[in-house]
Amino acid sequence: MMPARPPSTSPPPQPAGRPALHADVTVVRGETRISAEFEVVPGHPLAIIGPNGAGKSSLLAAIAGLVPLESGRVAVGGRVLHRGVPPERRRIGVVFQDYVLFPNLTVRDNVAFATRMRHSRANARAAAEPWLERYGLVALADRLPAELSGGQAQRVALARALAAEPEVLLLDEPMSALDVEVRADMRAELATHVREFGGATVLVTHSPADAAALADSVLVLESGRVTQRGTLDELRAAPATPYVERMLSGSAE
Ligand SMILES: Nc1ncnc2c1ncn2[C@@H]1O[C@H](COP(=O)(O)OP(=O)(O)OP(=O)(O)O)[C@@H](O)[C@H]1O
Repeated sequence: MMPARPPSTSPPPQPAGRPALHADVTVVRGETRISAEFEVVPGHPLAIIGPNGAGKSSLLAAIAGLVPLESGRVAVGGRVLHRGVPPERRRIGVVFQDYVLFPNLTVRDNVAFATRMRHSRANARAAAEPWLERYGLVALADRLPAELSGGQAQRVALARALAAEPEVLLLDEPMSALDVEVRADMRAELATHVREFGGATVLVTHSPADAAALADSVLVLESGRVTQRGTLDELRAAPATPYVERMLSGSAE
């Protein structure tokens, strides 16, 4: 098994020139108003933790341009992504909790769908090959998503997200659909890929173990509001709410 992410005192080498993400957003979903403001610098992933229905996925969806902002703004490298910038032009890669692969496309064509953003249709399949290799998917390239395990599907979803060469990576509970037995291995594998990506990364999770392995700092969201932010050690030293206390002790839902 690969080692967990080292502490933030030794940041990983970063591809030069990756932009930071700045989000200052308010989203309304049904009865819930969700507001948060944060910056994520390249190579220092942020975990958003909170109870069910707190608004974590809505925040990610707003950054990705999948739901409209009530107010505020999202900027990547100082470039504001105005309302008119559609999701496919934001250069933001998203891995959803259920992966959302195209069910009728093979693994190769799922990944090639992403490379088609940057290559002609004719070259997209060839451009997908290095990504299939990097994520250990060559032997699975001709399979359909229904023929994959949860871990394999997660790998395809990650390869597809990164094959589009995004500037920002958003991971929405990427481990939640996996069996407990494979989760620790996948967490370590995902940590390696996130480190190699090196850009601004936001992870939504319920799990302090995921946050410890994948992120440098944590933002806690409860009922649509930020109740605490800091490293896991800082949260442990002074949990701001009963939820933070329960979450750190492993007894939160
Ligand atoms: N499409 C939608 N239409 C209306 N309300 C929605 C929609 N999606 C989510 N909501 C509501 O917005 C609130 C926040 O939901 P969201 O899924 O963002 O929370 P979450 O923190 O990601 O929850 P979970 O951990 O359960 O995934 C909830 O009250 C939810 O019911």
